[in-house]
Amino acid sequence: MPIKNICCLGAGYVGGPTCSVIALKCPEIKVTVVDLSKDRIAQWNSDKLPIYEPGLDDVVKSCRGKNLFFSSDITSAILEADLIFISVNTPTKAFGNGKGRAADLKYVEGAARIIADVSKSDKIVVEKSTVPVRAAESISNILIANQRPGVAYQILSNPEFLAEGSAINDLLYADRVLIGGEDTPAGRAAIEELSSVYQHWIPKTNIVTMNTWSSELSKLAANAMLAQRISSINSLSAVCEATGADVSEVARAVGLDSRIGSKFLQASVGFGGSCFQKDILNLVYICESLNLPEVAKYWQQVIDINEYQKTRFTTKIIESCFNTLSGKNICIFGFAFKKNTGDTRESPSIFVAKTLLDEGASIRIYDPKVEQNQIYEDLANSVICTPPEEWRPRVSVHSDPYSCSEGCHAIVICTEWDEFINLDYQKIYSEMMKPAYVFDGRKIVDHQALLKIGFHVQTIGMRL
Ligand SMILES: NC(=O)C1=CN([C@@H]2O[C@H](COP(=O)(O)OP(=O)(O)OC[C@H]3O[C@@H](n4cnc5c(N)ncnc54)[C@H](O)[C@@H]3O)[C@@H](O)[C@H]2O)C=CC1
Ligand SMILES: O=C(O)[C@H]1O[C@H](OP(=O)(O)OP(=O)(O)OC[C@H]2O[C@@H](n3ccc(=O)[nH]c3=O)[C@H](O)[C@@H]2O)[C@H](O)[C@@H](O)[C@@H]1O
Repeated sequence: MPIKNICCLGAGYVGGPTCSVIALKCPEIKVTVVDLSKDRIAQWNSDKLPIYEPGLDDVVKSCRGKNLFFSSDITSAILEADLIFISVNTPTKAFGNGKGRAADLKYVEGAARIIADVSKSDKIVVEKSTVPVRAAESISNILIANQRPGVAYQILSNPEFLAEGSAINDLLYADRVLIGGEDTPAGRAAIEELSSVYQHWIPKTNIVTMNTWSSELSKLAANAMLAQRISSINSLSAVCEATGADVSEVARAVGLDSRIGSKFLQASVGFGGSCFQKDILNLVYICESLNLPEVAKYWQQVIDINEYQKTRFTTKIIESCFNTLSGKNICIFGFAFKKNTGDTRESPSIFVAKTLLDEGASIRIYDPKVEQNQIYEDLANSVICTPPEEWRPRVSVHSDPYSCSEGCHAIVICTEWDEFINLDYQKIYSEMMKPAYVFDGRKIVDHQALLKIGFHVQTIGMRL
């Protein structure tokens, strides 16, 4: 039977955009996105959506109230649905067994329990969240243990590969859609039904089906290998700085080999975002649990190099500023973990800000999309050595880059927002303390032009 009604548990960065695109492409399917957070649902129903994502506003506006609904009535949405996406958060465990590494599946478990409590008809339950291998088995166990007579479940794995900042494009033109399920008649039928939803806009040849565990592991593997490329080029950036090679030239030369490819070789202050670190830590934990210590160690290195890169960058700032930041004003351009998003989860900017504060600096922050409250919350949540009453007066958030940099000793570029490339750096220089420094953590500005103006410039992966 074709899918008529979809429910998505979790109205976050994945559930919101994914279901909006499904609603756009499948006008005959009713899509309801629910969340435990009433605030988040209210925002999805307002003019100011809870997340910034290019193109998202238009998609939501064209479907909301027609076949796309955001609701806090989880029970009704589950009752009506033929297919339910579980798109809840799967953070790293903060305490207990596997603390700091294992994925915390409490929200996935909570979602499975609500589905079991409420469902009165057959459901296809789709794991959209990124989970450890064999998590579908745990979901299945909860559903079966609490099953009402006559209600049948099929569990599918359908990991999401969108990247923030390009989510709508990634969803519309996905390289591939992955669906894992049971190799049984009922399992194959469920795979076919989910596949037919995607076939509204994704060519059938791009929809790849496989066994559930392969699908779950493929998601962790994809993120681990993407992050590995960044750590690889970042490790080489240190070699470039020590030798006079330029990491962009190395990346270009290496990337021209079609077996390697040119994407994801941009050296940076380090990768951020809610997933790379958590998913690799999860992979490391799984490998350790499977008694595969060599494999665990191999992937752990991707994280270790990322920490090394962030520390290398901040150390360079401190050392260049006469090894003391006490009493100095440092301007941070960019607080989001990458451009075109307002998301700050695991943003390298948080690490940079915290380190500079610990060194006694006053910091001034500008980001075009991150709200002031979010910045203060992130700083309060990161482990700052000094108590809040000591660091808070030393932080200010600005609504434009010029007021932000005025009177500062240094500018630190942490996010690669396009607008940072073409600022009037002559004007900025004239209003800064001298010597004026630029530390470009994204290798995006015209370093020669800045040197000509009079700035002292340092960047990642090349000597100036
Ligand atoms: N953010 C990203 O770009 C990507 C994330 N993922 C994965 O997708 C999953 C979701 O990630 P995000 O959307 O970023 O998380 P998020 O934190 O933005 O959203 C998750 C939402 O689920 C809600 N929730 C938790 N338990 C619930 C329940 N029982 N019923 C209803 N709602 C519930 C939370 O209130 C929250 O609003 C994670 O596993 C993540 O690893 C996968 C690909 C991309
Ligand atoms: O599972 C997830 O959450 C998602 O994680 C990443 O997406 P995302 O974290 O949104 O953004 P990316 O574009 O991958 O960037 C991650 C971090 O790496 C940095 N990066 C990226 C590319 C690069 O060459 N260099 C580099 O430093 C970015 O600035 C950012 O801090 C993956 O790209 C998605 O495919 C995946 O679905």
